Amino acid sequence: MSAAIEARDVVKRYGALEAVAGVSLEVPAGEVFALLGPNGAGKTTFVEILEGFRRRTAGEVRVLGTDPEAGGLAWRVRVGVVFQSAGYFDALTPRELLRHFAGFYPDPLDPDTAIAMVGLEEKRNTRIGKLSGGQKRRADLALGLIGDPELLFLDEPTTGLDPEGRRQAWAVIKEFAARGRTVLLTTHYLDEAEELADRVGIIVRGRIVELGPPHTIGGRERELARVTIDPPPGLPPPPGDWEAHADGRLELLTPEPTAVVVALARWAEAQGCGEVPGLEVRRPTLEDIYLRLVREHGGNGESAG
Ligand SMILES: Nc1ncnc2c1ncn2[C@@H]1O[C@H](COP(=O)(O)OP(=O)(O)OP(=O)(O)O)[C@@H](O)[C@H]1O
Repeated sequence: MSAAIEARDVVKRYGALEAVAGVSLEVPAGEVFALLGPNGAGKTTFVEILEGFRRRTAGEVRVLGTDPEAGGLAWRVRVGVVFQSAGYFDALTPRELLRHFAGFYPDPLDPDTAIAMVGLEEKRNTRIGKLSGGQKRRADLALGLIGDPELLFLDEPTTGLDPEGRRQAWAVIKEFAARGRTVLLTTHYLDEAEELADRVGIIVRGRIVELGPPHTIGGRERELARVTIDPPPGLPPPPGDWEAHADGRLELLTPEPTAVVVALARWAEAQGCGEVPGLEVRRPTLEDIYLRLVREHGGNGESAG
């Protein structure tokens, strides 16, 4: 089957500002893809081009095999969208809203099922205008799912949700993906990208500067691991090239943390100290890699002007 999303050399200019500066991307059906990038990098613009809500200046796009600019109703019902901030239909209740929208789709979810999926049962008969920000966000997610789409676009789906709400939204997205559906999401939460995405793309100044699975992106898996310990009281430092920090902790950078930990365990046993106090092994996080890449590409803000 062809890719769910195919974009080639997509450009979007707003006057002199090139918000999307030649993005090519292929997302196969069944993949969860996360777009990361600083504020103003062009994520929403690019996603709205894929959704058919903005016209591109140049480039080729196919979403579920159709150019979104020409996508009719038969195409639109196959695509679900959760906007960055919906803020509409305040006078309706979630149940009324979902019932209303369910009517547009050939094979929708049951509105009460969608409400339960996002954990909004208690508020299903409360006007949306009276919901909290996080509850509205849950209603937005339910609205994106109501048509049981093949492809779901999520623009910052969990912004404003409490930790429990985020976990619940993640579970809903995972469950959706587990049925072989495709997801493209934007997020500022690196843990969210790591938790959900098969691949992430980092977009800076309108360009994708790095693309790959979250655990290998930017050479992450090849970067040195950091082993830290509290020096066991009354003992000499363990063998190895440990560096002492001001707070007394010892740190070692290594490409082979397993070997370091094994040597440390042998040493501790020989010294009769048992557990090594405060032992931690830390790999660079996705956030470390992301921040480095954004810095390298000079992207602490706006797209190329
Ligand atoms: N309708 C518009 N007219 C003019 N400029 C726009 C328009 N929409 C977006 N821009 C500009 O295009 C650039 C990219 O904006 P976009 O909303 O796509 O970024 P983003 O990556 O989604 O940012 P954020 O993380 O803050 O949501 C920004 O510089 C923004 O000011």
